[in-house]
Amino acid sequence: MIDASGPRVLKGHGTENDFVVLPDPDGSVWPEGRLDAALVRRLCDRREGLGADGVLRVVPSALVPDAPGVLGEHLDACTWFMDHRNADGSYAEMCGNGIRLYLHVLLAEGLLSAEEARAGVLVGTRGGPRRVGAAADGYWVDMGPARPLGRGEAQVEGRSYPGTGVSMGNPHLVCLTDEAVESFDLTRAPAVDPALFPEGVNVELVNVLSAEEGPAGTTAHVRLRVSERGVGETRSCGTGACAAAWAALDAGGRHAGTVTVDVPGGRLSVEVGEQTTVLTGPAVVVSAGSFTPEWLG
Ligand SMILES: N[C@H](CCC[C@H](N)C(=O)O)C(=O)O
Repeated sequence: MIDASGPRVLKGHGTENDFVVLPDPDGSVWPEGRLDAALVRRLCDRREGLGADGVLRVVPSALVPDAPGVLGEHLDACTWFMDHRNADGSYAEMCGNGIRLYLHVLLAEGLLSAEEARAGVLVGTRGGPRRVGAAADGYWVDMGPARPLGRGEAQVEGRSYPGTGVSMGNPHLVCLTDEAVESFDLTRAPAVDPALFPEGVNVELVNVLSAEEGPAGTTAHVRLRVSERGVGETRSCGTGACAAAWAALDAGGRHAGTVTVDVPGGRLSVEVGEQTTVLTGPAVVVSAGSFTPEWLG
């Protein structure tokens, strides 16, 4: 039998935005410095490693050196911290698909009760605290308010597409276009003026399929593809779905509504309100096991 005596590891996704999940409930498994950028890149490599768009370490906020700075007065209320890394090893402030998977793993690993999940729990992120809970068909995340960042543009295949900068804790450039999003070649990341986004940016190309007033208020339906900062094209982006939903409503002079967001990896729902934005969608664990010392070293 293979020696798989290494640390526990899970693989999962939210609408096919996939992550390696590393439980570290007492901070002893991945001490500071062990999960460096090189190891994150190896883990996320779809040939050499497990393959993923990113890594989520499950660790108490009290054991994360930068948690006090990003959580402030909420530090004690955030028992757990989502230590998220992009596939290139960089840090991101927030991850909407990832935090649903994170809650799913807390539940599955017995680190959270079903009652707590139903009520919703505050999870620490580098974009601040986020409340996450179990929904009837997946998980909901209070993503906080979308914050406009001004106008910009993305160069895709040598052509310029105007967009709206939107922050969901992490930066997005949302380009609404009538060109079918399936027609774009996103093999290379769209070029964006670094002066506008000095920390880099996630770029969404979005078709607005419908936006209308109804008895229950505004509803809209959009389809998007996304090229993520620190990753490249992914099958889905939760923060990107929220940014796209906000921008699609804003384009029609609206600032609240229920938006269905179709991504290549599935479907998300975004409730845009005046005060905040709520993302709802699935999460699944594909596999759970342990590292082999021969791979991990
Ligand atoms: N996939 C994530 C976004 C990761 C964002 C990261 N690529 C960055 O902002 O650098 C999501 O579901 O929100």
